[in-house]
Parts: sequence; C-alpha cells; structure tokens
Amino acid sequence: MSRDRKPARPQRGRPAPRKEGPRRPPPEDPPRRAALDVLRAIRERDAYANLALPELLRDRRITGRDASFATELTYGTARAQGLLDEIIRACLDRPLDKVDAVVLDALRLGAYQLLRTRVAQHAAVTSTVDLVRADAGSHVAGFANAVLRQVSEKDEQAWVEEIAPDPATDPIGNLALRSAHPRWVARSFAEALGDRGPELEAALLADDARPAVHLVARPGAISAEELAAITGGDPAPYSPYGVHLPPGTGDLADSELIKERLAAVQDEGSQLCAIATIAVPVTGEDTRWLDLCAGPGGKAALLGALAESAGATLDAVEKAPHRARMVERATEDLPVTVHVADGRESGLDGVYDRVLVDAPCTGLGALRRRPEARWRRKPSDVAELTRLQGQLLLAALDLVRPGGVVSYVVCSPHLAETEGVVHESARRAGARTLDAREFFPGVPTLGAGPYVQLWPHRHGTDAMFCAILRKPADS
Ligand SMILES: C[S@@+](CC[C@H](N)C(=O)[O-])C[C@H]1O[C@@H](n2cnc3c(N)ncnc32)[C@H](O)[C@@H]1O
Repeated sequence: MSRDRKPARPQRGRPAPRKEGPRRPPPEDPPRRAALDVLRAIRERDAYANLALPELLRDRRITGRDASFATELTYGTARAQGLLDEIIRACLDRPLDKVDAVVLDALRLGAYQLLRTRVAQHAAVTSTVDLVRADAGSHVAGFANAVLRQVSEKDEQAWVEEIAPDPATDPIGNLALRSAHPRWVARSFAEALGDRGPELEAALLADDARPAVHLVARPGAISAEELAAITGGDPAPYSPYGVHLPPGTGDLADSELIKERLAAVQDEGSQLCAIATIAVPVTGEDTRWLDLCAGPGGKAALLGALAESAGATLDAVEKAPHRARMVERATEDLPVTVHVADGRESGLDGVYDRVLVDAPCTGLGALRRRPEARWRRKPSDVAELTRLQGQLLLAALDLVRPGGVVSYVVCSPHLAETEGVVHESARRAGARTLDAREFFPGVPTLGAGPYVQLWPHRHGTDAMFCAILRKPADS
C-alpha cells in the first residue's frame, strides 16, 4: 500500500525544480494525489466529493485499500475543513487567507492525517510536502514542512482545548469547533433541538458517521420482508416498506432489484414523509395526488406505487427538465404524469386531494451524505430558500381542494426553513396545522409537535422535517 511508502527523493545530479512554476511528476502516491485533486475540485469548481472521487478513482484505476484510503482522506478532510483551518491558522505567522489556496488544500490534507488518522507522522508530513513541492514549487515546501511539524506537536484533543471557545460562556461555539461545523449550522441545530449540551453534540457528531443504506420496497411489487431476505438486510424499524442494508454493502446501481424497480435506495426518513402524506384522512374524493417538487423522483415513485393500489393518480411537477426525466424513469409503469413546470405557476387546477411539497432546501439535514456541504452552505442561502419554500407552499395550498391536505417537507432542521415557512404560509392561506406526529406511528421522540423533525442521532434517518396542513373545507 502506498500509504507508508517512502516518498521519492530528488536524485543526485537532477536539476532542482524551477521556482517559477509548479511541476507535476507522475503520481507517486495515488491515494493522496487523488484526495488532493478532489479537494481542489471541491474548492475550485464546487465539485461534490461523493461524485468527483468515485469518477477519479475509476479513471485512475485506483482500487482496493488505496481507494478506501483515498476516500477516507478526501471525505475526512472535507468534513473537518473548518477545524483544520483553525489549527493551521494557529501555526502561522501570517493570516490564513494569505496562504496560497493550492498549498492550503495540501496543508489540510496533511493536518487531517496527523490529527485524525493512524498514518505515521513522518509519512503524513513528507507525503504532504512532496505534494506541495509538485504543485506549488520547492520554495513553499519548507513552509509546508514547518507548519505541519507544528501541527504534529499536539493531538486533536490538545489543539481543541487550546483554540476552542470556552464551553462555559460559548457552548455552541465550543461544540461547533469540536465537531468541525460552522457556528451558524451548530446554532441552527441547537435552536431546533432546544439543547446546547449532550444532545447537540450527538446531533453534530452524527454528521460524521457513515449512513446505513436504506432501501424502499415498491409497494404492491415486493414486501420489505422479502426484500430484506434477498438482500441480507433488516426490515426498517418504522417504514413498512423500508429495509436497512448491512454496513459495507457496495454500489447497488447494477442490482437487478433496482433495475427492475422492485426496490430503490431511499432514506427511511423520506419514506416516512411520503407515507405520512397519504395517511392523513380526507373526506370525500381521494384520487388526485400531486408532488410539486418531484425530482429526482424518490418520493414520486413511492407515492405513485401507493396511488396505484389506492386507485389514485399522481401528478409530478419538476422545474428542471433533466430532473423531470429522472422522475419519468423512476415512475415508469405507474399512474404518474410528469410536468416540467415551476411549481409556483404550474398551470394545474386546484383540484388535488393531497399535495406534497418536498421543497428545495439547505440540506442541513443530510450533511452526513455530503462531506463538503457544511462548509459550502452559507447563512445567506437560508433567506433565498425560505422565500422560494414559502411561495411553493402557498402554491400547494392553492392547488389543494377545500378539505384536502398538504404536507410540507424539507431535509433541514433550520427553524427558518421549517416552522418559519409553515407559520407564515398557514397564516396567509388560512390553513390549519395538524399534528403530524399521528402520521408517523411508532416513531419515538418526536417532541411536542405539531411538526415532526427526524434526526440521524435519534432515528437513524436524515433530519427530515414534515408539517401537515389542511385547507379549510369552506375556503
Ligand atoms: C428536495 S428536491 C425533491 C426531492 C424529491 N421529492 C425526491 O424525493 O426525490 C427539490 C426539487 O425541487 C425542484 N425545484 C426547485 N425549484 C422548483 C420550483 N420552483 N418548482 C418545482 N420544482 C422545483 C428541484 O429541481 C429539486 O428537484
């Protein structure tokens, strides 16, 4: 394995690397090179680690233990970025933003190995210095070496003790740094949980755990028990259609079960929100259902299969044409009609018995799936998204018939995106908020209601939020 391989040294007589420009020798250390290239792609072109890394590993034919090591380095460094930056900052005699971005990527990678892996110190330092030399030139190799030597003088715990805010006066700031989250994200979790202590810590730490893969068994085609038996998984604790796969289950894209649409990969929290949408009683007709933000089609496929057995039909609206095509593929053979349209002005009539608004959101509830997302999202995203979420929810309340129900779902616990949007839209439309907890039977620790907020550390699901609204019958 190349992890502990001694790095190549310049040969005697070989000309020293020129100072004026970076040179890139053939990769000597494929896993670290792959990790560094993906970290750079994340920074320079907003790449997603979970898409960019597998592609790069495939292209460079990096497999086995090297691929696992590259994955650990890339995901771990991307997640811990803010904490690593604070530690690197403490080792500098200049502001962090004066460090060349290419060098900083490598310093983060080196610091991650020193603080959060079992890679030997000398291997972590020399391999990083080699990468810096190759990418930024020899003149900065000494600087990188000096910074990493300083980082290596303490372990993570000691660094955190030294640089974290005092937990007595700033518990959120302390936990944010400890758990490598931006302060505003930690604060939003604290506000949603009503906790600044152990539960907040558990919620933040859950973002670093690898989520189990959940499958949904297509209703009417296969039962969860059958799917569990075939896959070696376990029936999910709460969703009657869910299966939890054993840890380490590989890529399922080529599995016959998925290709034949008997099953799909879907977080149990998403399943529960779709199921709740149709569990609420409505009086009278119950045959016209609408999914107003349907792409890529996970919930539309589950609702479509449930619609088929209930004798209902589903209209699925999606603004982005390529995502609408994904909905079409996911719902083939189901009573689903896909519309490429803006949900705020879809042109559809207000006749629906049930509407799901699974609105675009910050995704703060699924940070465990996107290593870089916690650092990419900005507080300013929230204001923009809440405006759109409110408009979509009002449109849904317009499209639902009197007496019908709307469920509003986001994958975020941020109160502005959850309760804030629901309060304001319900008030403006004169809609009644129902106790959503009733429609999540058997799910524990749902708090005081009337909304449902799921959490990875409590429920093993993404942090999905669900509110259920009823349009007054006389409106
Ligand atoms: C959270 S995702 C929905 C996930 C989907 N329900 C599922 O379970 O697979 C939100 C979707 O809304 C779409 N979207 C964004 N703005 C929209 C709008 N104004 N009208 C309709 N869809 C919109 C996005 O393209 C995205 O596909």
